[in-house]
Amino acid sequence: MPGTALVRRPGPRLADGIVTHVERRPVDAGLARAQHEAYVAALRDAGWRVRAVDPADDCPDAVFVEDALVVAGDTAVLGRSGASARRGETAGAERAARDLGLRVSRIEPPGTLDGGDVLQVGDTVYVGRGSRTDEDGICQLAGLLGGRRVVPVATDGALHLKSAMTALPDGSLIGLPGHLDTSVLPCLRVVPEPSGAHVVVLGPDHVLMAASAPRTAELLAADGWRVTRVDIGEFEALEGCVTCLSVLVPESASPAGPADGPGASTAVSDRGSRFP
Ligand SMILES: CN(C)C(=N)NCCC[C@H](N)C(=O)O
Repeated sequence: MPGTALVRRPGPRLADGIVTHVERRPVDAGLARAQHEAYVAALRDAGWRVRAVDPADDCPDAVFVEDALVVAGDTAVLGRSGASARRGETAGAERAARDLGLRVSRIEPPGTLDGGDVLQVGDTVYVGRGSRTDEDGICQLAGLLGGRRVVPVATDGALHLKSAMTALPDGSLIGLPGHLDTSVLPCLRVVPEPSGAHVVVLGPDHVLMAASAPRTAELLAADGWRVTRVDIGEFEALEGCVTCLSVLVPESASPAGPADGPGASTAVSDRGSRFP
């Protein structure tokens, strides 16, 4: 069992979610629910125990639960979004973190931070500085995660850092450099399509990607990674991606995590993995 995946079901106001860099298009609520269930099934199939975070039905974007909290080791840091409409999402996230026995801290005003701007790679924590996360939020996070190397990365024209880059299980970065200050990054493998920038690390050699990135999936599979693909088109219409829909809490991080749950599939890789 790799650990617990926190997810939040799409709420009744999903279609009113914020769009910033794409044109609004109608969202099919039924299809979104079905896509979310398939996403959750992919997490379960990879061995993750799935826990639902309490709904925040007044907040259309609450399904993008990654933005409400960052989990690092046994600490959960509740975000404070640069989008004020999203600030009601943290109460349920706090309850879920406490249920897992995590130590809870929070970003205090006037700082802002969305979890989508936080990419943890081994001991390094890359934090996007942009419309949702500011310098104060980054400094507060650095203080709360004392000991980790925090690297601020300026973003421009990307909603979040993880809209533009994520990391494979071996810690190598993949994404699209156009919206990032790449001068502070080690090499970034450029992907052939925008949603190819997004992977969720499900296991030591296993990643989850959107169905909208077939060419990137093919390249990664050719390199020996196991790739599971899910269609999340209704969430992509709201500028979401695979990372936004969950917070993965490795088993070692959550002392109160129960031992039951679906059977684990823990494929072992001979790669130098930084998977926790
Ligand atoms: C890495 N990404 C993209 C995220 N973590 N979150 C996406 C949030 C989308 C939402 N409509 C919004 O604008 O807030």
